[in-house]
Formats: sequence, C-alpha cells, structure tokens
Amino acid sequence: MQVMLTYLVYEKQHKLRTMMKMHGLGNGPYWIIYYAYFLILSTVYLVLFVIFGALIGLNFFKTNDYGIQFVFFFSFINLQIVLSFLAATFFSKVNTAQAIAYLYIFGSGLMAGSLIRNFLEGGKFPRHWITVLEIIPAFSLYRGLYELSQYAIRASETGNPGIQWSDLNDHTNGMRDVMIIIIVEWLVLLPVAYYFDYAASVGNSSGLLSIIKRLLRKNPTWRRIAVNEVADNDVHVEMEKLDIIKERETVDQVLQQRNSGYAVVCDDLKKVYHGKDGNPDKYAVRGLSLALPYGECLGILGPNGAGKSSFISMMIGFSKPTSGNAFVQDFSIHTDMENIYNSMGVCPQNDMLWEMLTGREHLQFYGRLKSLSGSALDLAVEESLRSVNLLLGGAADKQVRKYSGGMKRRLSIAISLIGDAKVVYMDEPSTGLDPASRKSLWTAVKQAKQDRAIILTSNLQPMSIPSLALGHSCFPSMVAIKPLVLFGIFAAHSMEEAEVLCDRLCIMVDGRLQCIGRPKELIARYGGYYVLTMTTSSEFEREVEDLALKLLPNARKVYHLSGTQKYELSKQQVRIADVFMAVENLKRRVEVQAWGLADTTMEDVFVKVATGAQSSDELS
Ligand SMILES: Nc1ncnc2c1ncn2[C@@H]1O[C@H](COP(=O)(O)OP(=O)(O)OP(=O)(O)O)[C@@H](O)[C@H]1O
Repeated sequence: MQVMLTYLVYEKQHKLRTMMKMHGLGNGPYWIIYYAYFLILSTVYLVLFVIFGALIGLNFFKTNDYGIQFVFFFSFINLQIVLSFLAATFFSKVNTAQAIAYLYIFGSGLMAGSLIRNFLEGGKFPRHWITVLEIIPAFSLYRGLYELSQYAIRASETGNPGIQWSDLNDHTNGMRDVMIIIIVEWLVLLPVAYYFDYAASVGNSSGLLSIIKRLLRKNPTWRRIAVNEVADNDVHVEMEKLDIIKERETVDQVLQQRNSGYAVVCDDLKKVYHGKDGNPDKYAVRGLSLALPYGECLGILGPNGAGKSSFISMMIGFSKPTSGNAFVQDFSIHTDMENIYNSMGVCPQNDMLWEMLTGREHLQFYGRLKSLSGSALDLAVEESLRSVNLLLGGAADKQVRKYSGGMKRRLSIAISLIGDAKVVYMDEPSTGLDPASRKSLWTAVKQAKQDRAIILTSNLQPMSIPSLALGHSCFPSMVAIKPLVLFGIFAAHSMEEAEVLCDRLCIMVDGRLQCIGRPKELIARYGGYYVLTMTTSSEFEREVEDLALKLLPNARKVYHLSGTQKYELSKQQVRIADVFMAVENLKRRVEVQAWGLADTTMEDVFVKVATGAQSSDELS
C-alpha cells in the first residue's frame, strides 16, 4: 500500500497526471489504467508468493484450499488499491504520504497482531466486537491470516486438509465474515475514493476541507460570475490605457453572446495567494480581461513575478481563480475543465516527459488521448516529428533520457500541437534551443496557428540577477540602476520570438496588463524615438552624457551599465545627420569603443512600459 500511495502522490506532485488530463485523458480512463496496473502487479506478486510458499513446503499454503487463499488475498489487494487512491487524495507531498503510510502499516499491524490473537484466544472479549474491529483493514487481514494458520496447524497435526469451502459455514471460524467485510468495504470505498479523487483533481488543493467545500459548491451560472470575490485592497491609482479599456469592452460584448467565435475569453480574472505566517496576501493576477479569436497567437511578456505563470495555471486547470472567470471555446474554467481538456494543448515551462519512452511513443500516447488512431495517428505522429526536426538521425526512436534539453523542448512543443488542439499554451517554448532549432520551431508554430488560438508567454530577464550581483561588485555605476532596466539587454531572442510568432503582444507587470496590441502598433505608440547606444571607457562617460544632452536637452537615459549608455532621442526633435556629426566630433576627442543609432524596437517598448509600470506602482 505504501508503494502505491507513494506512486500516486508522486505523480500528482509532479503534475504528470494533470499533464495527461490536459491532453484529454478522462478521470475514468485514468482510474482504469492505474487500477489495472496496480491490480496486475499485486496479483502477480500474490500468485508467486503462494506458489513459492507451497514449493518450499509451508503448510500454511500447502494445506489450505488454494481457491479460498486466492479469494481472500485478491479481495484484500483490491481494498488496498482503493485505500491508496483515497489516501493519495489527501496528500500533496510524497514524504508525508510515505511517513503516514509507514506509521499506519506498522502501528495497525502491530496492534492487530497482538490484540486479535489475545481477544480470540482469551475468550473474554465479545465476538461481535472482534467483528467490529475487523472493519479496520489491518485487523481483517490479521484475522484471515490467523484463521488460515490455525487450519494449517491442525492439518499438520491430524493429517487432514486445511480450510475448505465447506468450512466457511462454520461460525466458530471468522473466515467468511472477514471475507464479506473486506469485499463490502471495497465495494463501498470504490465510488467514494473515485469521487474524492475527482473532486481533488478538479482543483489544485488537496486538503480535506477544500475537497469537501468543492464537493458542496453549487455549479455557478454560465456567464459572468464572481467566485469568492476578493477586494484588491492595496491602494492603486489605476489609469487604464485605452487599449486595455478597448479589450475589456470587447470582452463585455463577447460575453453577451454565445458561440462568439472567440477561442479564449478572460473576464476580470484574479488570483490571490493568501499570505502564510503573518505575510500579506499576494495579488498575482489583478483582473485580467482578454478576448482571443481563432487563428491568433497572443504573446504575454513580462518580468519575473509578473503573474504569467499564475494566469496560465488558472487557464490549464492547475489552480482555481480567486475571482472572475474565463471561457475556452465557451466552456468555463470553473466548471468545464474536462471539456476544455479535449481540445487543449500545453507546452509547459518544464518538460514533463517519461525518460524511458521514445519521442515517437510520447506522441503516439498523447495522440491516442486526443482520439487519433490507426493511419491518422501514424500520420499525425510522423508530421509532428518532422515539424520539430526529430526525425533526423533516428532521434524519434531514442529514449527521452538520451535527448538533449533542446530535443526535449521540441518534443514538448510537438505534444502540445498533436491532435488538432484548438487552444494551445506555450510557456517560453524556445528556451534552451540553438538558433537553427529555434527557427524550425518557429516555422512549426507559425503553420500550427492557422486555425487555432495560441497563448505564448515569454520571460524577459534570464540574466538579470547574476548581472546585477556582478554590477554591485565590479561596476559601481550600475548600483543605482533598477534590475528591470536590464531586462532589455538580454531579451533579444525572446523578443524576436514574440515578434515573429505573435499577432498581438501584451505586457504584464505586477499582475496587470500594461498594454496590448499588434507589435507594430505598440512600437509606433511607445516608440517615436531613436535609441542612441554608446560604449566608452568609464572616464569618458560624462562626455557621452553631454553629447546626448547637447543633441536634445530632454534626452532620456534608458540605462547605464559600465561604460555603456543608452539614450532615447525624439524623432521629431533630432536629425540623424546631426547625431552622426556629433559622434564624429566626439570620436576625435575620446575613444568610442562602440556606438549605434537604432529605431525603436519591441525590446525598447518593453523596457519603457515595464519601467513605467514599476514607477507608477512605487508612486501609488
Ligand atoms: N503558490 C504561491 N504562493 C504564494 N505566492 C506565489 C505563488 N505562486 C506565485 N506567487 C507569487 O505571485 C507572483 C506572480 O508569480 P508568477 O509565477 O505567476 O509570475 P511569472 O510572471 O510567471 O514569473 P516567472 O516567469 O518567474 O515564473 C510572484 O510575486 C510570486 O512570488
């Protein structure tokens, strides 16, 4: 039981089960697969155990009827499996589950061993109370073993056979009662365990109280609802931008009508993590409203802690929204996650793969979950493998444990797209890929988005923390710079990915959308300036600053990192020829190691919007 429990909790903890569910594995099939798996393993073990016992001449096995032994052990195995499923519902940590299971098995075995024997042989303890005790599985197991051993001892003394089917009518032995108790308990607990397991898998929390609450909760109405409405009580002066207001209006309109043609609609979605040990609540997502039509790829950009993962987690059923609602193909994420899973694909931030299976086997498995079979499945698997370059060199038929990080990433993308998933979430899809693989992956995603909606997230500060630490120790000039300012420097491939793949982009900071629109629109809106970048040795930094201010007195310094400075110069107020001339003059006096003048890029927009949002948060 301990092994089964540990396995079930491990799988839950590592979200493999949710991953399978997200790709269409229903609760029923999940149960049948795992029940059958544990039953087959345990039955093989049981049969070998009895055969081995009989072969080495143990009377316990040799003298008692094999049919009775089988029914007794087999029904007890079934009860153990159901108990493991039931117990796994209430644990979220493998170690806790292991420790409690160990204590239970050890404690109850010890108690049952000493008590049942004393009660039965002492003759003073009322018989019906012994039957009541046998409701506890360890007691029923011990009682059965006790009766079998008594028959075996008598058989070896008298030369008669051990327990036979006719002996079950003899009320002086408790064998029949024990078998009935075990079978009835199994039949009663089977639906209970299934129901609790289902309730736990619908939400992210597996505490007993939250499961009971979830079971008691009435279904909310179809459209706009506020579940556990939470007041965002940190004071925030919110000046919503026009694009955000327009998106909210679109959401309002879409919510008025059914069959809107929108693949994803989020309505004021909020996620609050309740503070523990005296810490304040954390508002991870603060009222997100979005409407995403089919055929569109939406990129969500943001620094660490912006709330991207919390948002995706709610959308894919890992966690429940604190308030608000979202509809995927008109199904609510509160009540219809099972339906949503039928046509959803997910490429998680961390690859969730089985090390022992090949890439092809993964795709065959997930393809089958998406109801593909026969030649359609073979074709889909072949196309998926080709689209992510996993056919080369027999990679498709190698076990995943032999894959490089990039190959695993490509396989995760292929899994998310197989079976015509209509809504696909990709969390930093090309992380860890070399440029060639990245390009081929982009081609695959571009082809895939024709008739589906894709939400792609990108984290834009992979190196900010080590760089900041470096800056503090080696580059005093950097100390005053906010970490956010650094994001833009290292975000090149994420930005390129967002621009290449996404029809629209939104930037999220501190749980709020800061802007949303087509990449060119955003650049036009937040751009309108040239970016002058110049690197000199640190003694000439002042000259560079003077040059920028001479060109434009209100030039904005975007960052300053150890000799490299970056300024924004308004296109209306500065002529390119003047910039070139000023730089040539400067080069005569100081050594300019590198310089450049560029039009606004998406990267600049991100830095501008993100820093702006951070400053306004600090002000409020
Ligand atoms: N389970 C949790 N309990 C408490 N706070 C959490 C929890 N998960 C996330 N947070 C907090 O919520 C905020 C948003 O986190 P989230 O992981 O959604 O951001 P993110 O944009 O995905 O960042 P990253 O790219 O680093 O994953 C962060 O401040 C984070 O610390």
